[in-house]
Amino acid sequence: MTTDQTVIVPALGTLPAPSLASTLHAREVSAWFGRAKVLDRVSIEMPAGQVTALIGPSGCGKSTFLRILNRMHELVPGARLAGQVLLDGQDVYDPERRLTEARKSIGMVFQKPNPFPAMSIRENVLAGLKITGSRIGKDERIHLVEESLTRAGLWKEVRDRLDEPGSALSGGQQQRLCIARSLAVKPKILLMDEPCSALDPTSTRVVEETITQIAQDVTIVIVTHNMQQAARVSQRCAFFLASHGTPGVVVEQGPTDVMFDNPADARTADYVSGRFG
Ligand SMILES: Nc1ncnc2c1ncn2[C@@H]1O[C@H](COP(=O)(O)OP(=O)(O)OP(=O)(O)O)[C@@H](O)[C@H]1O
Repeated sequence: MTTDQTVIVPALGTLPAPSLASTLHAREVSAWFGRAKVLDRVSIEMPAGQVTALIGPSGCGKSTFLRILNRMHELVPGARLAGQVLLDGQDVYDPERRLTEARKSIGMVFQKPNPFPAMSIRENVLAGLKITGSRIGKDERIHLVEESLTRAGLWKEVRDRLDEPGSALSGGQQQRLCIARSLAVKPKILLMDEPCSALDPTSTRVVEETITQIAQDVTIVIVTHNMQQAARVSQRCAFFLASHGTPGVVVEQGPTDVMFDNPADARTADYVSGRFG
């Protein structure tokens, strides 16, 4: 896990909100595992076409919050939640909406690259279509593979080896393959849970460039322990904290440059400058 918390790079300017991207809004979200409450009334607006970084010390509920956004939390036995998650104003947890609909609209990239090892690069990119039940023709598939790999910044490196197994790629390439796999189902939102923590600095930079590129038409929410990374890739930040066995809360949120250069709360200042956490 990256612990470098020296802030030297200013946040990128706010990107314009493009038409394809969507806004995600968490309202008063609380979460429990069994009887243990781990999040308390977290409200965060994640604007269209921007990168929102979730930061905070280990165990304060960032990953749990992220998994609530695409309905993965409910898969854990004994897990509960309260509050609302709105995708462009529509409740993601509306009983009328199918679970696959939420998963299709809200993709996820995990800490450790997880391509399907027995599948080729091409099959990996298309794998999400099967899971979401989407059917497309051969020409569309060819186009989608190229488009998704291009958006993930991987096309030039793999265009001549699409039939090789995904596991033959480097760690950084595998993570970009996973990003391509998520993009192939045309999500409105992409959730990323420490997507670079298993990567070397060079691969990390390439994935960060990819994040900046795709954020122009996909809204991104990223959990990161790397404060430099939060400053480099995000336009907004939310700082989570759980003190002395209490559930995680959001102490402060706002534009990344304000959170890093002029935070309102002393605890935010201490965390982003590496004085604790
Ligand atoms: N499946 C689970 N069952 C029970 N408790 C869990 C489970 N997953 C997480 N927790 C607990 O919920 C709290 C929040 O965990 P979570 O992983 O969301 O925090 P985090 O901020 O993402 O931590 P890290 O930065 O270390 O990944 C912790 O106290 C953790 O022990």
